[in-house]
Amino acid sequence: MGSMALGGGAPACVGLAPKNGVFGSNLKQSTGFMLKTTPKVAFSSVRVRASLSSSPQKQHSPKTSGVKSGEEVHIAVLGASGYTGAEIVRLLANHPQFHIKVMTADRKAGQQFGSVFPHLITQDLPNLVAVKDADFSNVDAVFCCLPHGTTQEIIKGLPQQLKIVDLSADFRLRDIEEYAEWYGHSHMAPELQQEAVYGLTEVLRDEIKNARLVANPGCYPTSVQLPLVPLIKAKLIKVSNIIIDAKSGVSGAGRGAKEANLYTEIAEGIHAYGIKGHRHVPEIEQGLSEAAESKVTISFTPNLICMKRGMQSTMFVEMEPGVTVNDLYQHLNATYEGEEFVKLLHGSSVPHTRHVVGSNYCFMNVFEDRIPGRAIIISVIDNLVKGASGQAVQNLNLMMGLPESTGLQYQPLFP
Ligand SMILES: NC(=O)C1=CN([C@@H]2O[C@H](COP(=O)(O)OP(=O)(O)OC[C@H]3O[C@@H](n4cnc5c(N)ncnc54)[C@H](OP(=O)(O)O)[C@@H]3O)[C@@H](O)[C@H]2O)C=CC1
Ligand SMILES: CC(=O)N[C@@H](CCC(=O)OP(=O)(O)O)C(=O)O
Repeated sequence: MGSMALGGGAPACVGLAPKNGVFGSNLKQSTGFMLKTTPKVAFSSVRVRASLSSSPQKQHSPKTSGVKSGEEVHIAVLGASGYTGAEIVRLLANHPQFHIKVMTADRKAGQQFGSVFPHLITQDLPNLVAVKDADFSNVDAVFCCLPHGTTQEIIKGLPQQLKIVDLSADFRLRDIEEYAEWYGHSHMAPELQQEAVYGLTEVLRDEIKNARLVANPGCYPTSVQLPLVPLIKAKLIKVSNIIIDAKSGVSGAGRGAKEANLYTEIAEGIHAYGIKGHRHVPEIEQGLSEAAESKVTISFTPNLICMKRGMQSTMFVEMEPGVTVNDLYQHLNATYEGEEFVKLLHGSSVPHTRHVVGSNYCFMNVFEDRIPGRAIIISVIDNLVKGASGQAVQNLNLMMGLPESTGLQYQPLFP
């Protein structure tokens, strides 16, 4: 039987226990940083199955790139019972070539997908299985929609030929020391980290095309880097004085039940969190520093706002001497002129989150500050689409040699 090689030939048995025991509740006290979720270490080993079948059959050779029009690409969605996983399923319902063959869950393993997400009951999909029971022998590419901290070991155990887009934060920080500092444990797959390409599509398109493993950006980092990277590269704004106030809908926190996300805790109000240092700070600083070719530090505060989807980042910047708000606008407009998913609004139109909900768009605009020499930039995205699953599909399209917008031409849902 054509059983596929896993992680270099041997079946992957990977432990999820933290190397240094710093996972979990003591992390916040020890670092002062906010962790969205405590990485779960419930199962001691994961054996990813290459194939379940014992009957002779033709071995599936994963497609690696250059997929032809009409050719099927077989997809696995890990973490399909979560919000970003479900969003991948919704988007792929409109994709002519990506077909879902494997879907995994943790607590919901064994259930029918349509029972977990009745809004997608019309889709003909496999049942949810645990990662350790998933059969990757007929799969070409994987969307990994798992909590950060669980993903490194699981990806290490996947067949090496598979293309992977990881939506978690596990491969976003190039410096594994910095990763350990912010995430509270040593990186568990440093060799894969070296291989991973950061998936901010409009900025790193050429690298993404040739990547096997893409680290899909976080939602806040997407909304911030899309406007700021081009302005920094063009040296139009000062990098010493960037202040970012960002707001996210509650789906950004995932579907898992948490006291802090109860209706009674978030309805009719807004609150800041991660004030001292949110873990997206190093990710944003990494991208802005690369654009500046020098170390950039930012002030960044995220807020949780009472809405289901959507994200707004408001960026307060100081312009270089002689630069005007119109220069910023014109530069961003020219940068994104040919882009399908990033748009500058006209005139003084204010980007609203409700203008992008359900779509892969990032809308932005630039405004004069009352203080001379300063500007205010506002960008909006749907955190689950351009901030996660939409950008992930955009990236896999590129990795497979397909037109980047394939399956993504959903217009926003308004009102
Ligand atoms: N939500 C958002 O807006 C964004 C999220 N992301 C990132 O995407 C990833 C997924 O997020 P999201 O969909 O919101 O999260 P959810 O909490 O909604 O979903 C998590 C998924 O992972 C499964 N899971 C949980 N623990 C394990 C484990 N130990 N082993 C295997 N599977 C597990 C869950 O299964 P079950 O439900 O059955 O327990 C579920 O399917 C995260 O890393 C997140 O940070 C990135 C950008 C934006
Ligand atoms: C509202 C909310 O909780 N948002 C998440 C960020 C969104 C996200 O999932 O980003 P990652 O992919 O980096 O995990 C948070 O603040 O941690």
